[in-house]
Amino acid sequence: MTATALSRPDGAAPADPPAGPAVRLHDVSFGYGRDPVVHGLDLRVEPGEVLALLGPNGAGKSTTIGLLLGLLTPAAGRVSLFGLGPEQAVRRGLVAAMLQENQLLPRATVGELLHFTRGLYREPMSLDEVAGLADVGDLLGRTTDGLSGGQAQRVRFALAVVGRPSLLVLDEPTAALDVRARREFWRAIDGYAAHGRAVLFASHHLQEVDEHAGRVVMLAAGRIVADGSPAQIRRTVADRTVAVDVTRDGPDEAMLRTLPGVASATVAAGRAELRCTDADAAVTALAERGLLRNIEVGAGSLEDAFLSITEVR
Ligand SMILES: Nc1ncnc2c1ncn2[C@@H]1O[C@H](COP(=O)(O)OP(=O)(O)OP(=O)(O)O)[C@@H](O)[C@H]1O
Repeated sequence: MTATALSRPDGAAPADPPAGPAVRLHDVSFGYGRDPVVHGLDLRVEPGEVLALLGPNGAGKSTTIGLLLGLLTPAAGRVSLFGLGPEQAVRRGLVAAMLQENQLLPRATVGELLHFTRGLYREPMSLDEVAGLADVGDLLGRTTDGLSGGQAQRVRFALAVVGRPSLLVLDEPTAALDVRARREFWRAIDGYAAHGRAVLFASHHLQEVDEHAGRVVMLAAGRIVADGSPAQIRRTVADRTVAVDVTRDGPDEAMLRTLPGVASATVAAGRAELRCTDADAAVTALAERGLLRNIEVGAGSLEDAFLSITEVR
């Protein structure tokens, strides 16, 4: 399935999407064989939301994306996008996707591909606009075969957004990108989302999720196990970290682990890191023992929350 194939509209895309949620999954279940892979998914995404689908390998993120794009048919439940069936919504140009396996048409130039794709929409972006947004201006004369992974990803993004879809779906969009390319890519997506469009993306990069998603839906074994803003998800783990300097003859890990409120402790290069279930109690205990040297207290990270939420399933 290619971005262009998925985005193939019938030229009748309305300037404004119909009212209603961008995505509505109602009690959706699906299995590739006999065993269900996603179970009873309920999800509603409003226009303007930037939602990250998080979950360990095999949690069902790509399957969920396939279901909401109409590439897979639910065994039970209903999927609608802007109140329409997925196929209808795709045909009306309301939805476009960048999937992991998107192949670019070989031998065509980037300019030709964009020109062709623009022609499928009623109100596409101008070539200049899309080239600026996706940073592909310097690639227009290049054939797709010789592009680097990062360049090809920018082109896929350009093809996905050129028709101004109201919902953009991205499956691990930055997996092949280096740090700089990832930052540029997110600048483009943030710019796109700023116009009230919905963006739904799956990712394993917790930092980018934290920085760019307004909402995180966490999947584990095909079920939604957390749903909230990154800050809300982070707060679901009570664990906080406390770090202090320790001298060579100071406390060792075994002693630190016995302190009240401390769940685990590591000591390396003169610094002790404590993971705490009760940071206040741990700090008090350290103070009583005269161990408050260069103290740092950190909130739980999205990564901590991810591990904690998914490891108990
Ligand atoms: N085409 C397929 N045929 C059979 N089983 C599949 C197929 N695609 C996925 N699965 C299985 O469905 C489950 C969910 O897979 P899915 O790709 O949706 O997970 P994911 O969360 O996207 O994983 P990852 O982070 O590794 O991409 C896994 O157990 C996977 O092995």
